[in-house]
Amino acid sequence: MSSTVLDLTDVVFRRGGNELIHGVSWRIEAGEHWALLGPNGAGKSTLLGFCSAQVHPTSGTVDVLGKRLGRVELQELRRHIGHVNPRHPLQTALTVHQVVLTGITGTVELPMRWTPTDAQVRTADELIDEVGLTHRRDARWPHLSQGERGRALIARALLAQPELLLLDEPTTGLDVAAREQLLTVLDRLAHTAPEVASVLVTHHLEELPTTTTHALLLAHGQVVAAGPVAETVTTETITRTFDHPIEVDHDNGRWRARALPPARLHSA
Ligand SMILES: Nc1ncnc2c1ncn2[C@@H]1O[C@H](COP(=O)(O)OP(=O)(O)OP(=O)(O)O)[C@@H](O)[C@H]1O
Repeated sequence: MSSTVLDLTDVVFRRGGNELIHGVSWRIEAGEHWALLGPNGAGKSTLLGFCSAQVHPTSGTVDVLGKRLGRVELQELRRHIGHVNPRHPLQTALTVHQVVLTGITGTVELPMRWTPTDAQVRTADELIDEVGLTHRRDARWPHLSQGERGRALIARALLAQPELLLLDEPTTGLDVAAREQLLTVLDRLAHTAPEVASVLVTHHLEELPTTTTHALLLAHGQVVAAGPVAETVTTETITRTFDHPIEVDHDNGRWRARALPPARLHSA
């Protein structure tokens, strides 16, 4: 069986008379951890919409988990994709444990007349422990910090045993300690669930987990560079992607970006 998790070929996407994605090809294999980087408006969310089987391309093909979009039932496909969205639209004050359980039903709220099995309850608790939230298991959503919510949503996504995990700016709004805790959770996942592929969307190099294996840099709906992270994320490619001089450092598995005044880069 192929281990290709995602395969985009010559994807073009038009909306409202504009071409937003101009012929993107991208392939992700099982166990790879991709960073999707680019400035505001580059098309990252649009691209993530293909990965999560939410959006069809205008032309080109998208194969998710070996299934071609347009030829499969999307609901079924989405069951194998874990989507962590920090703007989780929860309306009721569910507990952490309940929110994690909605990973099984694929809903935001708990469906009426649905009862989890004992095994599902146990697995939810194991995942809550995995993301370091056991002491907050029964805390209600409105009482959680942003960082605790992020970690709960990762546990929620993992409960459905996804083959592809999508993380849409998961560290948005986190202070530096909460960000590091969340990155530690993601780094651990690479070891506890080595076959799961992931895509993490961010604007910030500092938010890349050390276990990131690949990167795709996107600007104006086009790929600037894509491939193994160490070769792809460089001062030159990041400068081109963000259209601004940015010096990139890589140290102990972590990345740092320093924006320079336009004249400095050339004289450095
Ligand atoms: N439904 C739509 N109709 C028309 N234009 C759209 C639509 N959705 C997004 N766009 C435009 O497409 C471009 C890409 O948007 P997208 O949200 O994918 O970028 P992004 O890289 O995720 O940006 P950000 O980092 O700001 O979230 C933007 O210029 C946006 O204004």
